[in-house]
Amino acid sequence: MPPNLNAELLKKTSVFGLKVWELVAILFGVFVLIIMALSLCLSLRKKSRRAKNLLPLTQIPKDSEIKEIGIDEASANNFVSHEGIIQTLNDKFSDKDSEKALVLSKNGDTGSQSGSFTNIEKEAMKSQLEGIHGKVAAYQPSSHPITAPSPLSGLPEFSHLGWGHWFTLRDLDVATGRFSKENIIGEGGYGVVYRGRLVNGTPVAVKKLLNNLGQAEKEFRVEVEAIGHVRHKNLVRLLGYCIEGTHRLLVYEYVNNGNLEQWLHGAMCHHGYLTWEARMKILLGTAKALAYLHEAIDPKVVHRDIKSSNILIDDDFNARISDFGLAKLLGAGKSHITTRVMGTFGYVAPEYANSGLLNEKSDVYSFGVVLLEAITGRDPVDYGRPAPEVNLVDWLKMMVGSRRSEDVVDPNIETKPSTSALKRALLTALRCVDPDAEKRPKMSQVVRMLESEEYPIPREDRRRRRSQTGAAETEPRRSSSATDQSDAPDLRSDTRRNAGHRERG
Ligand SMILES: Nc1ncnc2c1ncn2[C@@H]1O[C@H](COP(=O)(O)OP(=O)(O)OP(=O)(O)O)[C@@H](O)[C@H]1O
Repeated sequence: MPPNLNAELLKKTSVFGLKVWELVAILFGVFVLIIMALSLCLSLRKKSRRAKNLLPLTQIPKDSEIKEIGIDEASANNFVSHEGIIQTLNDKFSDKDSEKALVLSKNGDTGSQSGSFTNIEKEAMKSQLEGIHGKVAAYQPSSHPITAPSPLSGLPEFSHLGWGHWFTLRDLDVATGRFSKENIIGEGGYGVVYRGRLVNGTPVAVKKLLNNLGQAEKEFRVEVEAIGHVRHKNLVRLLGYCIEGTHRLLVYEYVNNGNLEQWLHGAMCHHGYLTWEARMKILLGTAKALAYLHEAIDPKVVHRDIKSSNILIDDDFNARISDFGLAKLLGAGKSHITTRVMGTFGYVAPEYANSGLLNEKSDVYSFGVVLLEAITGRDPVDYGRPAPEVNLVDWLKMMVGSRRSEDVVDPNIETKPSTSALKRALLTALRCVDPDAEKRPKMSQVVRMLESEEYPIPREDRRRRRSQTGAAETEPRRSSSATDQSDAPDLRSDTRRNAGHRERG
């Protein structure tokens, strides 16, 4: 270094008395810092733009109605009379059958099993309840990509969401014959559903959401988030979606045998009436799917619109729950959310209708109403009937309370259910429509109640009685009612064998 430069660098400046070389070093340091900060900003901006391009759903506004609240804010209505009615049902059947009434525990449990799932049970349930394509994916978009399922093979583009297919409007235009009127299956509050066929031959139902002031966006987002990743044989599978301009469409597998509402009260009645066994098979499938949504995945999914028209039926009379447009996700540790009351008149749980308090017990209530609908063949609310019969739940309670339970069975069912099968279904339904949400059973308990072959006498108890008093004492009692001989075991085998068999109307 030349000596004069050295001398220049050692000179003092007027800036805080710093020497020239010190000032130069500081300025250089500041310059380097500014460059680093700028490049960091640029790379962050690029990343966020890329993310937006990949996940169009992020552009959809979040649902702002949801507000978390603690469990203690839930109002607890205690209707003693409801317990009384259940007791009457127990008493009545035990009088008649001279059988020990099954006493359900407070939370609806039928036996020694605990009310909620242990982790091991959850795991077992996950594998048991896995749907036809086998893989359960909890709601974790990127970490659980689902391998290409058969209905989507042969189609050009997979969605960036880690599941399903991202269709273009043109794909769906072709699939539905330009959304022709002949292909309209039905119209709901939020859109029109068309029958269609994809280029690979897969039959589909395409729901074209109405563009009604953002509700379509919400519906769309919720359906995609709520059921895009879940698989269960009793849930309608969402195969993909289409986002183009203002258009929002959902593509489902096509379920070809109408819905429960049509079979009970509407268009499918001309095919005949569902047998008791078919009804119970459909309700059991529905209960299993709800147990899965409520108890096997996280966040749990509250459907919010369980009703007979949302229970589709396939060729083998399996239930397939559809229409998740109103569903809400409930993360672990959240007991309730408050939200605007949505749902369908006659099916909405009282606490939810009154205060907007929502958790999975609201679905349990709606399920109870559907179960009553299937038992009685009546609409949940029917203004065509005399005043005391307009509301199905109230009428049912009145009938059970006055010991006329057998008279509630749908007259269109030719082969009446056995006394114990009827009691099992009625007790389960009454537990589900308990006005106190806390007392309603979990859906896994409902599954056990409906499935129980030991009802109303647990096997253990029967064995004990036999060994104490001899078989002769119990056998005549079991055969005291002709129908009792074909009790619960037959319910299951009949279900498998005859669920599809319909009685002539
Ligand atoms: N995946 C599907 N396969 C076959 N039919 C379907 C499918 N999804 C819906 N449908 C039928 O399309 C019709 C409209 O269904 P959608 O769920 O839109 O309305 P809804 O349940 O009748 O009324 P809302 O949504 O207003 O409560 C119903 O008859 C339903 O059974």
